[in-house]
Amino acid sequence: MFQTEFLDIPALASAGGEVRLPGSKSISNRVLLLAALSEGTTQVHDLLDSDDTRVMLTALEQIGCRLEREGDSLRITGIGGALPPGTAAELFLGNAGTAMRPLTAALALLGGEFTLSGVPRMHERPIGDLVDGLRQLGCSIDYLGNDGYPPLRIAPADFRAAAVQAPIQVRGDVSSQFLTSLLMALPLRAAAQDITIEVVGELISKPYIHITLELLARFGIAVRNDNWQRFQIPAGSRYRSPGEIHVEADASSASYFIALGAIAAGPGVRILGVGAQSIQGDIRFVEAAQAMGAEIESGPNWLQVRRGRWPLQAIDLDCNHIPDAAMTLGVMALYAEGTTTLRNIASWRVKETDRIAAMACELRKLGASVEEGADYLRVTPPARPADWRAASIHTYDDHRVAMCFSLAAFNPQQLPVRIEDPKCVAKTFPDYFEALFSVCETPRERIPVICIDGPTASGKGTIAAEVAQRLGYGILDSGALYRIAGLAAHRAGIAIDPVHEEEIAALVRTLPIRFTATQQILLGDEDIGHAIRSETAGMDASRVSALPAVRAALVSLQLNFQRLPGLVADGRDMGTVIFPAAPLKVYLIASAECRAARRYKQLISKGISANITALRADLEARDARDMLRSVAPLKPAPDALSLDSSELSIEQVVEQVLHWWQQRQPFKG
Ligand SMILES: Nc1ncnc2c1ncn2[C@@H]1O[C@H](COP(=O)(O)OP(=O)(O)O)[C@@H](O)[C@H]1O
Ligand SMILES: Nc1ccn([C@H]2C[C@H](O)[C@@H](COP(=O)(O)OP(=O)(O)O)O2)c(=O)n1
Repeated sequence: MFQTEFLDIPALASAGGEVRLPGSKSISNRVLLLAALSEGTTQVHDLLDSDDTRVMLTALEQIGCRLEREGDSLRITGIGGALPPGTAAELFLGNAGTAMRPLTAALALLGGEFTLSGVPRMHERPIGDLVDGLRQLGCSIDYLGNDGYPPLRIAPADFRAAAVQAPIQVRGDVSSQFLTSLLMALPLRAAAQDITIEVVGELISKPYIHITLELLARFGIAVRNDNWQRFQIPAGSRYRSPGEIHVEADASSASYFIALGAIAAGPGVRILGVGAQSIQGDIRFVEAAQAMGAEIESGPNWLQVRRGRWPLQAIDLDCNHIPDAAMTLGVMALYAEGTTTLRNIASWRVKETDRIAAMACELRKLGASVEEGADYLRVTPPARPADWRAASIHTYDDHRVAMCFSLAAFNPQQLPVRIEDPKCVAKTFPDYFEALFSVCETPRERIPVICIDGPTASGKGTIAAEVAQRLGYGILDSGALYRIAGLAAHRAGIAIDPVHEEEIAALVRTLPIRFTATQQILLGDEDIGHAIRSETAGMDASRVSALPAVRAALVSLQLNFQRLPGLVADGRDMGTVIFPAAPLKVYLIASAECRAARRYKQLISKGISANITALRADLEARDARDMLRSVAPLKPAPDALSLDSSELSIEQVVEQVLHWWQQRQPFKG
């Protein structure tokens, strides 16, 4: 997951390959609650691991469920329809509507003392209609902040006063989660009599109710659905664990990759984990994407999407059936001929953020003309490629805003897109950007590289690592490659001498070098990070690096590090030879005295003994060799910016490099 302040996505060109989607959030949290209410143990496979499922799991543990991880699956032992006596808990539910609403209903019916709270935005998301529905039954629920909104206090109910025979009424036009919550919790009161729920007003998001009914059936509760207006839970209903259950991949998450397939040139995208027979309503996004021009084939558990009509075709669509996935249509509209209208989306206003306002604001930043109404959005794309703007997309702590705007990186003007707070995707799809980059391609020259060259111990490695971390970029420690080459020659008993140049180069070409995601350096299965860090290894590296054939043998390996979303490369010739077109080249220096002192401290702190005078003599000798060699000598590239770090702290150097980097970016806020 990208934990950076922002993520700059370079202009993307094409897409191809396979993605496996994470489990559906809606199904995951419903399954967890139903398993929690059931008797016995349920083994849940393919559960989504995200912020919203994590808060649900913590809450379920707090009310007495037992959770055990078993490989990739989770075993959850439920409470069998009744809380352990005296249960009381303070539950924090983040911004998870799929936890707050159903838990409110279930806990209010179960008895026990609870407070339910969340992040500030959760306290702005309405829950009054659900509370009103539950109060008709005699439930005791108080508002701890504003009336109609969390946080809530729940106390044991007094069911004697309740008229369970009368239908329970609930509004259906604000959030379908209110009805879902009642449907999942009311079997707790249906032991002796039928319970009827009546929907007041038009029922929005019916597909989500469909998921609820399907899953209730899997847990032994057969609800009678009378034309989506009345629902009857039959007397004698009891939650029965199905024993084992698989969570489908998230159909709303599929929308980004369906859109990707429709927008990007290339062989197309295969999406695994969800298919035409999905129980999730958002699967009907497929039809909307087809109407805009996507070519889609599907099977029971997969979708294959290719670009068809291009540019896409604008549509005018009632999106009541695909409320979450429809946001993706707003970004697809940027690539359509004509004006796209998304209607019947009033529920967007009470989601993670006011999504109508958010989409309108961010689409405008990209150059689109947008009209927003109480329950609709009308998007006209930029008239000409030159009208596109490089935008910094604000994401409002809303995972879907972050994910759908990543697709703006296919703009015809080849502008990068900045996604602020990319970690907000953790709500449903923590590795979304990794998945996106794994199927996207772009010409190498569009992938940014920051080069940091300079003499030994000037701080290149330290600064490169920190800058890479702040930007979410990959890292190339090119010195490590020469260190490995020197070590390998040494181990093979080959003297590091020009007469053995070809032999060493041949050896280097066969070396199984790998850098892991956690910056481990592997030679085959051996972690050689420590072995190559000695000063002798540094000197061997300097010698071996003067051999042109060895340098040539390492070029393609280094070029392969230039991957999405970007790279920070540290070495001697990053800016002069390997990445001459890099948009930022820093030549980092420090006085010999300062560098010797830094290296001394560094070695001592690692428990390696050192002598400062000898170190200084060695590093000056190494500088001289690196600068005077005939091939790729150490020198600043003509367009490099020099930075003397002798008197600067690490943070000051990092800030300077990031400042230069920002100056080169085209983003407007
Ligand atoms: N201002 C500074 N900039 C970079 N590194 C510094 C600075 N001050 C002290 N150091 C320290 O200098 C040491 C050498 O840095 P390193 O990144 O290994 O250099 P290089 O990769 O250029 O050989 C590290 O221990 C680092 O923490
Ligand atoms: N791009 C590079 C990187 C390193 N080298 C050579 C020259 C250096 O003395 C050695 C070791 O490099 P490394 O960056 O690991 O060394 P320091 O950490 O700066 O001491 O490799 C090179 O020739 N070209």
